[in-house]
Amino acid sequence: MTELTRPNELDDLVVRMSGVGVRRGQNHLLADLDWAVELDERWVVLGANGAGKTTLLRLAAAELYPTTGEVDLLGDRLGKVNIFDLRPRIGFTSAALAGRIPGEELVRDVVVSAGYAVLGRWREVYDTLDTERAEELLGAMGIKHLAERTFGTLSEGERKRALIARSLMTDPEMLLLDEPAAGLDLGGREDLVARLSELAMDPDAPAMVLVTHHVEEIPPGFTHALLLREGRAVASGLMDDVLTSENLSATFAQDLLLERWGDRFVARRR
Ligand SMILES: Nc1ncnc2c1ncn2[C@@H]1O[C@H](COP(=O)(O)OP(=O)(O)OP(=O)(O)O)[C@@H](O)[C@H]1O
Repeated sequence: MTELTRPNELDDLVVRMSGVGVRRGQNHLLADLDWAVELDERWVVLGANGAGKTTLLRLAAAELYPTTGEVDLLGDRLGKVNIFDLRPRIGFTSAALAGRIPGEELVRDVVVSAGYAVLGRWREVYDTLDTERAEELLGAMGIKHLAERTFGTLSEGERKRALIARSLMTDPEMLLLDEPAAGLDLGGREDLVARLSELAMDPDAPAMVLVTHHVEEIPPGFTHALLLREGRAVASGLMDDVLTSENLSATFAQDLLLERWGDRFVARRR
């Protein structure tokens, strides 16, 4: 490829953080963080409780500003761009969002209302195309048959899948998933991991960042890992380089053995 035809690397960056810190009082939630996510990458962010994972994801979701450093999202600098223009381009699921959805909301409306950035079907009239897209996304997550049910009647695993469908509704350029498998039983976890793996391997899917505590929850197809400890990066880069027993031990402050089983990972204390 010649110099003239080589694409500008920055065009492919969906997240770029440089020298980022987030401080609350004396607490450094994140410190000295440099991180970049490209369009075709699927990242997992691993760390112990309190390591700063959710804080990192909220920065990437334009829900939080850094105390120090710079955050560029989808080519725009946080602090200089209207976050309300930015947010529809970013899909975000978290337990906090699930808690804000009224239990009586129909599942189809939970998904379709994302396009209107509202929770609560009654506030808008949706067109047929949107409804069809919502059903297609519910189908892709294996819960199309639940479209007419109310959100409050779903199991934990079904809710997680409905929320992922919702986060894809606006056709985002980046998908952020905060502990999507938390609280699921073994079958539910395996089912979700398989769905996320399918999504990760779809070349048309958005860039993805998945936060988790457990290597067992890393879906095949994820390409990169960022390991966080006490707000700082222990290691960051390609999954095969970063995900080692040594790095995992440093991340969780104990002697851990990491093993690869086919396209999955397991870890235990030595
Ligand atoms: N507003 C705040 N003021 C002070 N400390 C805070 C504030 N918000 C978060 N923290 C602390 O910052 C640290 C990082 O929090 P964060 O939620 O990002 O961690 P996490 O890695 O997502 O944790 P978990 O895995 O338990 O969800 C925690 O120790 C938390 O108590």
